[in-house]
Amino acid sequence: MVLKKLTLKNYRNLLSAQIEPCGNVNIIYGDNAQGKTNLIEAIWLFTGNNSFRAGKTSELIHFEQQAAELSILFEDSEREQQAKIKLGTKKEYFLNQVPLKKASEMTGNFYAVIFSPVDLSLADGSPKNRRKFLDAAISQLTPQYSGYLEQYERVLEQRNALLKDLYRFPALRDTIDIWDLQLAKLGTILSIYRNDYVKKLSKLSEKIYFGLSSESEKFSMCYRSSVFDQIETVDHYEDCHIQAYFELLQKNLEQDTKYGFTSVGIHRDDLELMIDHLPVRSYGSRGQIRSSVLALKLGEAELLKRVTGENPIMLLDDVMSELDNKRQDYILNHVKDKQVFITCCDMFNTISLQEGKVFHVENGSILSERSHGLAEEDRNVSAFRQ
Ligand SMILES: Nc1ncnc2c1ncn2[C@@H]1O[C@H](COP(=O)(O)OP(=O)(O)OP(=O)(O)O)[C@@H](O)[C@H]1O
Repeated sequence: MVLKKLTLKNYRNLLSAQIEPCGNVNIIYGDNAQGKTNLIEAIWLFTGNNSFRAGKTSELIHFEQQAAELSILFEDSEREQQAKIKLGTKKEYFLNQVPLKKASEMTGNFYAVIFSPVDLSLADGSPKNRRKFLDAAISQLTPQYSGYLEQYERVLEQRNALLKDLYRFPALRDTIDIWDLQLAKLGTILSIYRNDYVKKLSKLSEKIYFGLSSESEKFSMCYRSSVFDQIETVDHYEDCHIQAYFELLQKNLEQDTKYGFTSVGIHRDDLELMIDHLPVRSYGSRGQIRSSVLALKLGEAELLKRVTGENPIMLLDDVMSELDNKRQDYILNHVKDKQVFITCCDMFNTISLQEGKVFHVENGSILSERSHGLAEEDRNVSAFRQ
């Protein structure tokens, strides 16, 4: 998959910007707070996912404007397509000029994998971040997954509301079974998808981490279910799994009623990440945390390629800091078969790249665009810094 053109109007501090990236490495460089991440974030929105940092749509529109417009021209292995996003009082998506009902309809059309500094919380933050990662990654691969997840979240909300009422109206007790059965069915399906995904991802990410650490550290991951110890594959779930899930919900009902929320289920599961058998969350150095997240993201990209046949676009925001030279080189080598966007403040980090396009961002404007190899003066600057 290749992004051929991106046009932005009133997007954050990028009032009017257009780039025509190359099919391999695109470097977006500039000082802090100039608009580099904003550019990456704009591309990411075309995957149908929410921004990795904005809470509200209004945050994405330039402070002094009422609406923003983003358009792309991209090419997959079959054809060239256009997509547009209009941001205003609502968010509107268009694919080849046809309006889409919701953002998730973009999923499966435009594939990208993002690494941004906020993703570091994937390794050392709360389980919620890791569940969010799994949900977004599986949804890109299997669009029906997000449908099941939406249903699960709706049912969970209803059950939690009912738990609060149960305290005052015990006669409502019987109605909880209806919600529990639905939660058990949807939760079982989602657990199986997540288990299956983690099994496939772990093989790829473990290998990537091994290479990233110059074969000196062993990375591993494991899906920790709050309900099941182990489920084999998507094709192998049976009524007994739904029954076990249902029984656990019922077993915890008294406690759940007391606290007003559902204490077991896929919304409490976790993805455990380990280096040399020690949890990254508790023992990882900053470089190891960054490397673990990168191994997950590069693994995600590899899996997407294997399943869909399309190479996802890699969006790497401030990826090089805190990594030693060997790890930086490994990353650059690992992504060179894909279209990549790398933001950095300093050209030094990307010096081992032999070809690509370089965009200089300053104060919300793209100042220059150069192609075919880093210019001689950039190499000299780097040599001087060394
Ligand atoms: N809605 C908005 N309207 C106008 N400017 C905005 C808006 N949202 C963010 N900005 C501005 O965009 C700038 C940040 O841009 P961005 O996060 O892309 O920086 P960056 O170049 O990636 O910097 P760094 O290297 O520090 O990560 C900030 O100055 C911020 O005030």
